Amino acid sequence: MATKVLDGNSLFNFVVLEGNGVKGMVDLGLSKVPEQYVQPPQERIDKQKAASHDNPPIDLSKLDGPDHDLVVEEIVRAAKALGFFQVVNHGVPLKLLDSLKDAAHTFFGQSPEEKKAAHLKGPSSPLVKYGTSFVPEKEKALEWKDYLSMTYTNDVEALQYWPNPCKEVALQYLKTSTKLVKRLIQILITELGVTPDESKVEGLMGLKFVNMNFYPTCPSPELTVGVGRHSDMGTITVLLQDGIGGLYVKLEEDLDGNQADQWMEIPPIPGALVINIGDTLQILSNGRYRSAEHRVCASSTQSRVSIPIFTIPKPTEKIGPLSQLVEKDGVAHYREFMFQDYMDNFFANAHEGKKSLDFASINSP
Ligand SMILES: O=C(O)CCC(=O)C(=O)O
Ligand SMILES: [Fe+2]
Repeated sequence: MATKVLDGNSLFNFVVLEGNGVKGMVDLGLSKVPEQYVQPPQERIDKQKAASHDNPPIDLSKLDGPDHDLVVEEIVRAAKALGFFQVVNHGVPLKLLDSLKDAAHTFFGQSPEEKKAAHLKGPSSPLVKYGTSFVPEKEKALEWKDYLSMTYTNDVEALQYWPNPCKEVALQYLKTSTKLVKRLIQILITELGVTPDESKVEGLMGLKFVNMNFYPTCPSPELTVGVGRHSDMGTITVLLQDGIGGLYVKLEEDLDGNQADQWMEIPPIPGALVINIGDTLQILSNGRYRSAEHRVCASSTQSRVSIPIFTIPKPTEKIGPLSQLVEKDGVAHYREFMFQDYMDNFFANAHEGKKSLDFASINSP
């Protein structure tokens, strides 16, 4: 039935333009993945080939004790090697993590009309976006994901314009994680041998979004992607995933610096948050830190939710490699640009691994 109602353009209209999302399509009853969602073989996720990322989560409470230096070392090592790590004792209350996952299920469980009503609310610029896939108009195959994106301006507007089922918990999540994000940025800059000045750190944390991702059950997840290969554009992403699994990160080099190209699953750890280095930190560090290429596979049995907070620079912030590092390296691997331009380019293209960085890369001979 679903395939009869939804073929060709009518599927795109129903899912994307009319705002029913992947969830609306799955709710019609779907036994087969529609062809618009079938990825080319090289983009499909082979779970059997992925390794598991068994590194224990980093205990951030130890930053305040005798093991401070060891913990800093662990953070820096992870930011250089994989660009991904998990943290516990992060300062975000554990009960809040459960409430956030519940709120995401409540939001996406609403009728399409209710979800659409959340869209584009705000005083002047839109603070809330409800959508599906990433840039559907540009994608060869669509992503098996619906999302809600909430931009933070201030508390009053968040409580006024963010959707009811999520606004309070999302705001608390944002507030309780800000200290964590700031501390990580300060550590990562300091470890580059540069004293982080307050205005620089504030500039790198100028804008924040809380997103809620919903990956409905998929009849054949091995043919689709929940999110295609990409790195996040900002400074740091804090990500809450539920217990279902399906988040994969690419390890580009092994410990000996050889090309590895191995995908690793980031296993769900109850109470932990995933930290993900964005393109901005790779650029700022002149390539010392690595933004993580990652992707998501949906599940055939359960809907998955994840709740990232993207901390990105102020749109007017000038971003480029830190001058002290360029001096030391004798070469800048990235040019300087205004972050708004990086963001516009990021959202103008479908996910394609770390291609987003080409916008800033200087290809030295
Ligand atoms: O769902 C996830 O675990 C990751 C989502 C993600 O990569 C993103 O929203 O940028
Ligand atoms: Fe991401």
